[in-house]
Amino acid sequence: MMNHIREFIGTVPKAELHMHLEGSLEPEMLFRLAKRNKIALRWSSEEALLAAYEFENLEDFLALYFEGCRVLVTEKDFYDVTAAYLAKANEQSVRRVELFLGPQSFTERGVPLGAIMDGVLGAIADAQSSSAISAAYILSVHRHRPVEDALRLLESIGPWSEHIVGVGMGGPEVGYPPGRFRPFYLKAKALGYRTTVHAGEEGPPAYIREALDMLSVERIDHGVTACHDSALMERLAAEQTPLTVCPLSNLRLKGVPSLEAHPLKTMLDRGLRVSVHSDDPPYFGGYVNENLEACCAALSLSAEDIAALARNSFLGSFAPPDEIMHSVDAVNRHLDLFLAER
Ligand SMILES: Nc1ncnc2[nH]cnc12
Ligand SMILES: [Zn+2]
Repeated sequence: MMNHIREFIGTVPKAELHMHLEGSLEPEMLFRLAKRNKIALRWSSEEALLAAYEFENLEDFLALYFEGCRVLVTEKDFYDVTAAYLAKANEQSVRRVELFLGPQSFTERGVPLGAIMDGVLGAIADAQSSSAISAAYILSVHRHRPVEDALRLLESIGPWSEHIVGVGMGGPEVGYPPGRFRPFYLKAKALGYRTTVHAGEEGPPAYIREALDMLSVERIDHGVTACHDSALMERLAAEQTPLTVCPLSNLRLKGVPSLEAHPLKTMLDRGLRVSVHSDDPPYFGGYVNENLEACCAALSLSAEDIAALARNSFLGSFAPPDEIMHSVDAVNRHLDLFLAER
C-alpha cells in the first residue's frame, strides 16, 4: 500500500536537472580523495568539515565549494564521484539525470580536460548500461571568468561533443549579469547544444529577463527571484520556461528566511513550469527526495503538487521527446495508483 505521501515522494519517477557533481562530494568521499591524492585539508575530520557548512550567502558557499574541488584530480576521481551520485539517484527513483560540472576549476590547476571528460562520461555510460537511468552531462562555465575562456572551452570539448547534451553557467551572480555571455550562448546553440543558465538565485528579476532575451536560453536554473516581479511571473507561465528550483539550497544560502516563505508553491499555483532539485546535496542537507519532503512539510504540498513537480522535471529536461512523454505517463500512473490506494 502506497498510502503515505513520503512513500509517494520516494517512489514517483523524477528527473534531477540541477545538480553539480563538484557539489555532490560527501565529506567521506572528499576525505578519501584527499588522502588518495595526498592533498592537505584544513579540517581535522569529516565532522569538522560538516560543521563548516554554515553559509551567509552564495559567495560564502562557493569559497568552500571551490576549495573542495581541489581533491578531484585524476580520471578515476571524476569517475568515482559521478558513479556515486548516479547510484544515489537510482535509489531515489530518479529516472533522468542531467549533471553539471565546470571544468575550469580543474583545468586551471593543470588537470587535463580529457581526464575530466573521460571520467564523467565513462561513469554516465556505465550507469546507463547497468541500470534503467537515463543520464547526460551539461558543460558548466563560470560567469566570473572571461567570456573568452568559456568560448575556448567550448572549442576544446569538440572531441566529446556527441556525449554532451548542453551548456550552462554558474558561479557568483550579483554583479555578473548574464548578457556578457551572449557570444558563448550563440556559439553553443549554433553547435547544437541545449542551453540553461543560473539566473535569479540572488540576482534581481532583471537578470532572468536578460537571460531570456539576450541568451535565449531554454531553461533557467533557480529563477526564484521572479516572484518579486508579477509581469515576469506571467511571462514565465505563458512561455512555460522550465525553472529548476533548489529549495534547500535557497534556505541554506539565505535566499529565503524559511522554507515556509519559499515561493515554490506560489509559482506552481500560478502555472509556472517549476521543478525541485538539489544543487549541491551534501552542502545543503539533501538530495531531491529530501528537498521534496521538506517542501511538502513546509508548504503543505499535496500528492497532486508533487506529481506536477515530477511531471515538470521531465518536461523541462533535455531528454528525447518520446522519453519525456513516457516519463510523464509514468508519473500520472503513479499518482492514479496513490489516489486509488488512499
Ligand atoms: N547554487 C549555485 N549557484 C551558482 N553556482 C553554483 N555552483 C554550484 N552551486 C551553485
Ligand atoms: Zn546550481
